[in-house]
Amino acid sequence: RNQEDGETPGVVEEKVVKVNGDIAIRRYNKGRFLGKGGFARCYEFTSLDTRKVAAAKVVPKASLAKARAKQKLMSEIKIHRSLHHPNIVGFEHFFEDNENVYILLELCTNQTMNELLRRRKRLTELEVQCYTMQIISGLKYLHTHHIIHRDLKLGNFFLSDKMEVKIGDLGLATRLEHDGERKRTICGTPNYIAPEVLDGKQGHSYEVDIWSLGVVMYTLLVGKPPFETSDVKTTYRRIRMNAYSFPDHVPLSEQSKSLITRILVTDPSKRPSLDEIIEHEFFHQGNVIPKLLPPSTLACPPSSS
Ligand SMILES: COc1cc(C(=O)NC2CCN(C)CC2)ccc1Nc1cc2c(cn1)c(C)nn2-c1cc(Cl)cc(-c2ccccc2C(N)=O)c1
Repeated sequence: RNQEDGETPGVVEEKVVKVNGDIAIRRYNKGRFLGKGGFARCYEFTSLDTRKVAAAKVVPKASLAKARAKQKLMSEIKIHRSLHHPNIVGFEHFFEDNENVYILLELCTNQTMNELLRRRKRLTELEVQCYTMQIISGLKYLHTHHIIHRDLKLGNFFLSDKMEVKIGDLGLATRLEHDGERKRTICGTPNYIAPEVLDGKQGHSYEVDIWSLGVVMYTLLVGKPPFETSDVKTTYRRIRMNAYSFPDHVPLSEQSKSLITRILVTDPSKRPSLDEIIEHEFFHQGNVIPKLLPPSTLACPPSSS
């Protein structure tokens, strides 16, 4: 039992029924443990036929006993497999065996932005401009396809080997069937959850992703989330009260504080659209915004030259 989370390594077999009725077997080597979420775990899977490596989310069927859990997983798969965008994690395919459901996704070898911030403590404004532009591009694609992500956070932004940002984990995503539809289920991650989701009265829509984007920008620039406290109840109260501030010891431009203040407003109808965010002066401070950052910035700030 030499894997970090006590799972044994091994080969996973996928039975494929071909059009002529023959059964083919695809084999994968279950490799390195990448992380976990709930009952599911994520591993590097290498296809023994094609040698292609993927990030495989392995969901134990035991955790899918309740109809609700099965519906949620099928909804995540149905939504994710329909998406094709450079800033959304690619969906390869899914299959099941007796024990698990396996979802094979695009492997992003530079981990998540959680690990990035843990290593760097805080990012420069240039880096936040670059990463936020990519996240907004992926988010525009989701919203244009009537999908709300509902769980945007650093742990769900994956960095490819080329340092592109890929939005992942569509586990809480939902598709709006008609314009004006409001969702009511309370969901999200405490630090990033929008006030209207906590309030629950008017329902919520695309604006919850705009709120989370503001929380992400603040967290990258300051080094910790704006409403974070030692317990969730207090965090929720601070979110509802809009109680956050910019610490004096972090030198932030007026443009960055102005944009975050514009986004983190309690009334969802008062938040800027994605197009209005891109037009904000934070992205037009005179410097060229690079399309991609060099991998060296995983460890240290980009050279000011
Ligand atoms: C080589 O590539 C990677 C290395 C590492 C790495 O070295 N992590 C170490 C951090 C320190 N600890 C001590 C040991 C592990 C992390 C992510 C990688 N890449 C990667 C991960 C990916 C994806 C693409 N690429 C995609 C797509 N999903 N996940 C992913 C990641 C995590 Cl942490 C959890 C979940 C996850 C598991 C269950 C339920 C839901 C989820 C969910 N968030 O979707 C999914």
